[in-house]
Amino acid sequence: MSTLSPMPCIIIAVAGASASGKSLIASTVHRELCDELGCEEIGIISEDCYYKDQSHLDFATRVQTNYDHPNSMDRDLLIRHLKALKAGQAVDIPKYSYVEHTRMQEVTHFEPKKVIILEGILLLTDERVRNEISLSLFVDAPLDICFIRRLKRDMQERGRSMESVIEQYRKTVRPMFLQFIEPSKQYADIIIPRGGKNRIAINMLKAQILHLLGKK
Ligand SMILES: Nc1ncnc2c1ncn2[C@@H]1O[C@H](COP(=O)(O)OP(=O)(O)O)[C@@H](O)[C@H]1O
Ligand SMILES: Nc1ccn([C@@H]2O[C@H](COP(=O)(O)O)[C@@H](O)[C@H]2O)c(=O)n1
Repeated sequence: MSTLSPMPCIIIAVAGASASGKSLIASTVHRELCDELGCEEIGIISEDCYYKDQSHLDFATRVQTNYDHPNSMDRDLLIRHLKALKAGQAVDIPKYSYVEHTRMQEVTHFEPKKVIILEGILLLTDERVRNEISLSLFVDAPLDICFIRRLKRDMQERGRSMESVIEQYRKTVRPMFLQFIEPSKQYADIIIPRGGKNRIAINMLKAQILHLLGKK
């Protein structure tokens, strides 16, 4: 039997409010480290892929779900996948539809990597997720700016009306941010002010990742 140990896998969590700039930070670091590490050695996983499957519910019921509460996530699956990747095994990540409010039939096949950037609003609220992470960040943009960005994005990319974005924001997004997400900032190793274009923070993050890999 082979006793080869899996390659080291560093998991970086990028948390923060919806539309604070988490995806932008993750994609910028990913693109810029691709050159140094090789694109097959670094990947991004979105926590949103782990929203619970709701295909058994009718559309009207799915719309009413509180997507900003920790219980909306399939945590067991996320943790299983993180552990598998660390053990050197590939995983099939569900694809999620913000239009249908449920998982799609397709999955994304994801091979183990040296660096995985995990981005999502609720990551740091869960102790089991925190235990799998090597380094955690909290993107700290003002809530009014996040709301403006979300309104534009959800209307352009997620099939939402202005009224629905405003209602959801009042009913669940803002209250859940204050109850769960903001308090989880205490668990972050680094807090990034202003959002996705903070160049100094991006450079520091890249340097820290290379340091963790023993490259610099
Ligand atoms: N610092 C910034 N300045 C201007 N626009 C930004 C900034 N950070 C993010 N955005 C834009 O705001 C929107 C939401 O950002 P995104 O990174 O997708 O947020 P999140 O992943 O936190 O939900 C995107 O259109 C993104 O390009
Ligand atoms: N069916 C869904 C699922 C999630 N959301 C919202 O997405 C936000 C998290 O994604 P970000 O890219 O903005 O971090 C979260 O605030 C949910 O409200 C949704 O609207 N519909």
